[in-house]
Amino acid sequence: MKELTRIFPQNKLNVTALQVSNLCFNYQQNYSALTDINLKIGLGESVGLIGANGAGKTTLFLNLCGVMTPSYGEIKLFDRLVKPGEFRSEIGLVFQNPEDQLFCPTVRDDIAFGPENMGLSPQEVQHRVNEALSLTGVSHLADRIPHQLSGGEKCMVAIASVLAMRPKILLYDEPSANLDLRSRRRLIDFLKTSAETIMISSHDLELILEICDRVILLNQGTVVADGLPAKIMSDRVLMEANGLEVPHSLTKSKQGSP
Ligand SMILES: Nc1ncnc2c1ncn2[C@@H]1O[C@H](COP(=O)(O)OP(=O)(O)OP(=O)(O)O)[C@@H](O)[C@H]1O
Repeated sequence: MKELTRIFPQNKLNVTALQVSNLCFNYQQNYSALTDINLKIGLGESVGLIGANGAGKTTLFLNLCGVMTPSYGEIKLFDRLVKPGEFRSEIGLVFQNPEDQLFCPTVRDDIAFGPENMGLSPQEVQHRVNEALSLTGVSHLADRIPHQLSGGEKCMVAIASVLAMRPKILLYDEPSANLDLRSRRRLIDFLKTSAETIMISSHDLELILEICDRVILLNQGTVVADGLPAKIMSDRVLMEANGLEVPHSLTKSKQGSP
């Protein structure tokens, strides 16, 4: 693996939020989607997860939040083992397709679903719903029917439905896919101010550059680089060897353009 400096800029307490040790995952007996993944994610980090189609990004997220069972290895969330199928409110996954997350008659119901299932009181659920609506800027959509919303609106409502559970770590799978420029900009501005530890899987490398202070590059289920986004993503040989291109803004800065 390419050795690069690790940074934990906001992690003043030096707390490890997620620790992944020797993680392997096979979909079928002989097909390995993740091989020997070792990662430590510090509290407060913003980590980008990049890699070509099929590199294993979604599979890694599904293992991290306990939806899938590792074939080998272990995952610790705040020093406690992630047990497949066990709900852990400390971690939340925003799915690539908001349709997979929104199924209630109204936006408000969808956002309330998580807190209600945590056994919170109706008053606390209400409080959390209003808070999540406000944080994501979609309070005006509270009484709308989720499947009638635009793609950008659905995306922010899906984020709100996870935020309402107040996770300390948020995993975003391709959050800017299918967003127009204005919705994408809103999402970037929102993610930049995120108070949580975040991991973002994306093919939108400019988004990763703007938001993340660390990037992990996956290829065929293994980590091939881990470090500073600008350093990794400006390495043309590395990027091309892993089926990616150097993002435009980094090629411009190399040529000294404004
Ligand atoms: N349900 C499944 N059954 C069998 N193989 C699967 C399944 N889901 C994913 N895979 C395979 O596992 C590998 C990793 O897939 P994954 O979806 O994690 O990649 P990804 O990096 O998220 O890709 P993309 O950027 O295209 O979304 C791929 O080779 C894929 O074909």
